[in-house]
Amino acid sequence: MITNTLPLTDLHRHLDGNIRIETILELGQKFALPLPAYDIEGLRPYVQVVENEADLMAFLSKLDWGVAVLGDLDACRRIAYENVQDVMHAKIDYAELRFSPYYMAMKHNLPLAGVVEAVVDGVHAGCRDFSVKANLIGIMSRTFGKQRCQQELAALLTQKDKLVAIDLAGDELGHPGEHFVEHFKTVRNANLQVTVHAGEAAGASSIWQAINKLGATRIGHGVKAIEDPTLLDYLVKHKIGIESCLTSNSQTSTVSSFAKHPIKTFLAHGVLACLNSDDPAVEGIELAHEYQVAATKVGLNQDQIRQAQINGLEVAFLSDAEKAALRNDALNR
Ligand SMILES: O=c1[nH]cnc2c1ncn2[C@@H]1O[C@H](CO)[C@@H](O)[C@H]1O
Ligand SMILES: [Zn+2]
Repeated sequence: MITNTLPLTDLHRHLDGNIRIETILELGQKFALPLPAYDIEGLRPYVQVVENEADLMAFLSKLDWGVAVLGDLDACRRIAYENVQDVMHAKIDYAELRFSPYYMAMKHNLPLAGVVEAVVDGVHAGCRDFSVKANLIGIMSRTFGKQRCQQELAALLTQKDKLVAIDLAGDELGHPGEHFVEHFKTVRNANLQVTVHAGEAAGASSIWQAINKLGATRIGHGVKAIEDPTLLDYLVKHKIGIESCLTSNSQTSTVSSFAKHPIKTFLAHGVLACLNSDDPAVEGIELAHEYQVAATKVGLNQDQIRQAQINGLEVAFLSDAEKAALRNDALNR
């Protein structure tokens, strides 16, 4: 399924959507916080999707306990560090880890710039200790509105040299991309790349908006691009990558079944779609599982799966030299 002689990438992976259940328990105890349960199996249904959710927002509520236990900056550093260890265990050659500092900070009023620094620190230490290659993407959580996102962006930009891109995530229907045009002007002026969660809860117009008004060169999910053949042509022509997350799309009821997932059409059309995890701990999956699902449930053939793996490196926020080095390493292992 996964081609061992090609680099394996995970470009769409929320580190604050991948907090280990054991860590939630430990941090909850450390900060003497009330939790809905005090053992792993009791806690699981509160922090992990056990059955598909009705919609995106119901799914996203499962991430809330993980960030609720981030009682100080050390806790933020710890979960960032553990995320890199998880990348190593998942045998991912290159990961782009994304996080929303306001989402991590909000429960305990942590300083936003401090959270960004702690995450940068934890990921850096993890990459060193576990020999992992990773970059960071900063998220503005649209769910909390324009103003909060301005604060969040300002905090992220204090470490802009440690980030490769900025993303917009959260409630796509309640907070459309039009509210964030100014934010992304700032992002582009800071010379950061742009990827946007679009066409997940909202339609194809949200993807057009992300490209034309926000400057996105990659799209998170982009499921609804399937509704617009002109958009598919545009994605191909401009080499705009689609970060597909199969299990996530099923769990948020964005697709009604795996068999109906549009990635098959995207790949047939020549769109640079790739396979990614999204929120591994919340979904109860790892990246290898997504390759399995692609084969057995979505019905991609081995050539299509291989193409998706190639696309992951192609659209990664890396230089040509970095991509070549990863290709070389994979070929020679
Ligand atoms: O699949 C998703 N779609 C949209 N937003 C998401 C998804 N997964 C996580 N987040 C959002 O990303 C931020 C944490 O990194 C939070 O705003 C969370 O709601
Ligand atoms: Zn996501």
